[in-house]
Amino acid sequence: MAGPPVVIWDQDVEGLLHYRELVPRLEEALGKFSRRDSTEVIQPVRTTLTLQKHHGFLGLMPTYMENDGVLCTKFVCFYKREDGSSLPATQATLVLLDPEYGNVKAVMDGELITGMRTAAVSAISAKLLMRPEAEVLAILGTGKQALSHYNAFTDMFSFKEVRVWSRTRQKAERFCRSVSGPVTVCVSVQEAVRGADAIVTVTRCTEPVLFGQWVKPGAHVAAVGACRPDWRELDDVLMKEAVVYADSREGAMAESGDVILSGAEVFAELGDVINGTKTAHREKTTVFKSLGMGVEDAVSAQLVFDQWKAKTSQP
Ligand SMILES: NC(=O)C1=CN([C@@H]2O[C@H](COP(=O)(O)OP(=O)(O)OC[C@H]3O[C@@H](n4cnc5c(N)ncnc54)[C@H](O)[C@@H]3O)[C@@H](O)[C@H]2O)C=CC1
Ligand SMILES: O=C([O-])C1=[NH+]CCC1
Repeated sequence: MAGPPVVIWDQDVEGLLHYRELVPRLEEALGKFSRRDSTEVIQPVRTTLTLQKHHGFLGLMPTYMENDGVLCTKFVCFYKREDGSSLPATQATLVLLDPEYGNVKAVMDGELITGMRTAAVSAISAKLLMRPEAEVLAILGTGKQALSHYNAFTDMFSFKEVRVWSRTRQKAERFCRSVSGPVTVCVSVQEAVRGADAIVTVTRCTEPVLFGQWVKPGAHVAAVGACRPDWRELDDVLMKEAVVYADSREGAMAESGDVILSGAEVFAELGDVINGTKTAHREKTTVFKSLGMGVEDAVSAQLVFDQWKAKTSQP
């Protein structure tokens, strides 16, 4: 009989996951996903249950990577409500299994993994689609994803200015105090995004917050919130004017209100650009619509597990 699974919780994950190792693994995984070769990745679109009474959702995200020997699933709950709870609005648990026998090898806290892998994929979108001379980054929202995106983007790029907007000035100020680098509070979305080269939307909005008329031509937008078919962060003008990329074409067509309701065409997946089968239109306004994929969680969980094994086997 296999031994009990190891449990790797938040503080342990923190010491084991670093963008320098995570980013190349995610780039490789996005490329594999877009090749649609079932020996590389089997990853259906997330199954989502509505928790109507609690204004939330449970997403189930299984992934199998046969050639890599990785079998993983994530359970993620995310909520629309704002009731002042101290618990995070997005909570996740990852389960890593042995594909040969089906025993559970590890159970991991998914909050930090979800934050870091989502931010790392957005940063990969910027690496591929943002103009190289980009100087100004705007972040809309000041929650968990805002923080991980601030960390990933300032780690991977050298912006001269980072601007942050939240619905209240206090939240934006609190966010700015929590980070180490220079960052400016903006009182309106318009002020935050005016002339920005890169814009990250990480809100729990259900109506558009970012409008195309405010966005500088040639800017890159990483749109991370609005993960339901009737939720929006971006308006029709932006969606129609930009070249739209997604993590998964099927995911975007099933889950993204910004894609579905605007009728915008998904030009390519990030993996297509990584594989060289689709063009990176850096010179145009680009939107990366992120929904989050199980394959991103699977490679992140495997990385955490490998690092945990290396750490615990040291004498
Ligand atoms: N694409 C992906 O892979 C992932 C997407 N998400 C999504 O990203 C979004 C942010 O997630 P977290 O940072 O975990 O949430 P959070 O609750 O920590 O932060 C949400 C932010 O949005 C703001 N906000 C809420 N309602 C708003 C509104 N109506 N207008 C403007 N701002 C509003 C809040 O003040 C807060 O700053 C959520 O929509 C979540 O579902 C989360 C995880 C992964
Ligand atoms: O990929 C993910 O973990 C999520 N996407 C939307 C909410 C959570």
